[in-house]
Amino acid sequence: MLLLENVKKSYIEPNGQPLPILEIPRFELSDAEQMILIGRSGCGKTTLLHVISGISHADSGSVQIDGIDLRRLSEQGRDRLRAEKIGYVFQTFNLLPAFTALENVLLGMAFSGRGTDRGRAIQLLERVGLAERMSHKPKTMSVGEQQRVAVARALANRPRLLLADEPTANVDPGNQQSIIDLIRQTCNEEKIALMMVTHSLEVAGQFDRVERLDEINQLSKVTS
Ligand SMILES: Nc1ncnc2c1ncn2[C@@H]1O[C@H](COP(=O)(O)OP(=O)(O)OP(=O)(O)O)[C@@H](O)[C@H]1O
Repeated sequence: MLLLENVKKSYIEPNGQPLPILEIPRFELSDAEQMILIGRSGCGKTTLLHVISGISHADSGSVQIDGIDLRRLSEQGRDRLRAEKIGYVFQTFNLLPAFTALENVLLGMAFSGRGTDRGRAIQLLERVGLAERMSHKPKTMSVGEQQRVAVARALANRPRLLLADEPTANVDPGNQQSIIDLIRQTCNEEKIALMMVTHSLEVAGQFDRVERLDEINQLSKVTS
């Protein structure tokens, strides 16, 4: 469902020099496959998730989702593909501050163009332990609670691929496990492929496929 071939990505440093981050010859994720991506801080994990989701562009190479090459799509087409096929739990949550937890999840559904399902939104928020917090706005919620809203929102659209950037970084161990269980169970039931970044060995240890970005990324092999 996901195929990367010869993907390269650099940033431009303030002095104008390119800062190469990714050089990935080939990477595949099958339908409904669940995997963990690990790697040292700053090695490019978030950058890779951004490139896969089309939030930022690879400098060269191809990223294919369900056989669709992101390069062949317009900006609008990429937005539509992301809305229809990808759920994304951002490291920084990206919740809309003017809206309640429930509205944030419903708005995520509305953007997909498939209509909203209030029952599912409520059920997901209940399952991340926020039954009592649905009408709270982000600024009145703890960081961990906001993170859980972000997880519910990312799953709401029944995506084909869930990209989760450290979705349990700010929650206590009890909530950590319930979020992992919710993500995995929903992905299993709805045949959603999962790529999750974590620094937690406890979380990584629960998955059959754990990839080190340093191993996939030619650049790290050369420079390390
Ligand atoms: N917009 C940007 N412009 C320039 N450099 C950037 C930009 N975004 C990220 N970087 C740099 O690219 C490198 C990779 O960043 P990235 O956020 O992908 O790492 P990461 O592996 O997700 O790190 P962490 O585990 O700390 O979240 C870092 O050195 C970072 O400083």
